Amino acid sequence: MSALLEVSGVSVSFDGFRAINNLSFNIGPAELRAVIGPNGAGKTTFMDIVTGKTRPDQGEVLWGEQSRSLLKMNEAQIARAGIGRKFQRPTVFEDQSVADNLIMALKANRNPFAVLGWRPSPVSAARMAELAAEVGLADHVARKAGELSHGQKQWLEIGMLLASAPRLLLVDEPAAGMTLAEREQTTAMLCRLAETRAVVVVEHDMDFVRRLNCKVTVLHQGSVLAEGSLDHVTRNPDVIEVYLGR
Ligand SMILES: Nc1ncnc2c1ncn2[C@@H]1O[C@H](COP(=O)(O)OP(=O)(O)OP(=O)(O)O)[C@@H](O)[C@H]1O
Repeated sequence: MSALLEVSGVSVSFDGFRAINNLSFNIGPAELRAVIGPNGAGKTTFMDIVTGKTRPDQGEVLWGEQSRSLLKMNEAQIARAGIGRKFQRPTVFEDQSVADNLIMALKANRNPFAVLGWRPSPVSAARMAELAAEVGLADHVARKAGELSHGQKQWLEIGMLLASAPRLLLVDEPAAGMTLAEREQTTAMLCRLAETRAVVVVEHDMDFVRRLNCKVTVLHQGSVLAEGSLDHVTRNPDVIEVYLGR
C-alpha cells in the first residue's frame, strides 16, 4: 500500500529549540491513526506542518499518488488538495441551524467567493442530509447549532469538513469535554470515516485511543518514539518512562 501522506526527515526549530526533530512517518489512504505523546512532543506542530501553517527547516512532506510536495503549497491549496483539520474547539455558526451550517460548508467548498446570494439546490439539500446522517445529526438538522451539546457541535464541525470531501482528516483531541456516550459515538464515527479516507487523531485520552483500535504513533521530542498497536507501544519501556509512567 503506497502512502497518502509521507513525512520524511522533517525538522523545525523555534528560536533554536527543535520542536520537530527528523520526523518521518507515513499515513495510508484509508487508515485510522492515533498520534499520542507527552505535552510538547510536537503533535500540534506536526499538524501545523502538514496543513501549511508552519514551514519546516528541513525534510519533505509528500502527498497523494503523484507525491506532490505540500511544502510548495499554501494553507488554502493544501485544504483544496484534500486535507481537512478539526481543531479542538468547535467553530460552528451558533445562530444558524445545523442544516445551514452544513449548507454553508458545501457552498464554501464550491466557490469561496460565492457566499452571498447563494440558494441551496435540491442536490445540495440532499448532500446536506447525507452529511448530517454521516455525523449522527440527521434528527437535528433544524436545530440551531448553539443548542447542540458540545459533542454534537464537534460532529457538526466534522460534517462541515466532510463537505469538502477530504482524503485526510486531522482531528485534534476529539474526546475532550465529551460525555461517555458521545465518546463512544465519536469513536464509531471516526472508525467509519477511516474506511474511505485517512483519519489522524491526536488524543491524550488513552481509553479513547484504545477504543479506536488502530495503529498508534508515539511522538517524543519531535520524533517517533514508538509505533504499532496500543498494546505494543504501551509495553515499550521508553514510552512508559516518558509518557505513561508519569
Ligand atoms: N510558535 C512557536 N514558538 C515557539 N515555540 C513553539 C511554537 N510552537 C510550538 N513550540 C514549542 O514546540 C514544542 C512542541 O509543541 P507542540 O505544541 O507541537 O506540542 P504538542 O505535542 O502538541 O503538546 P500538547 O500535548 O501540550 O498540545 C513545545 O515545546 C512548544 O513550546
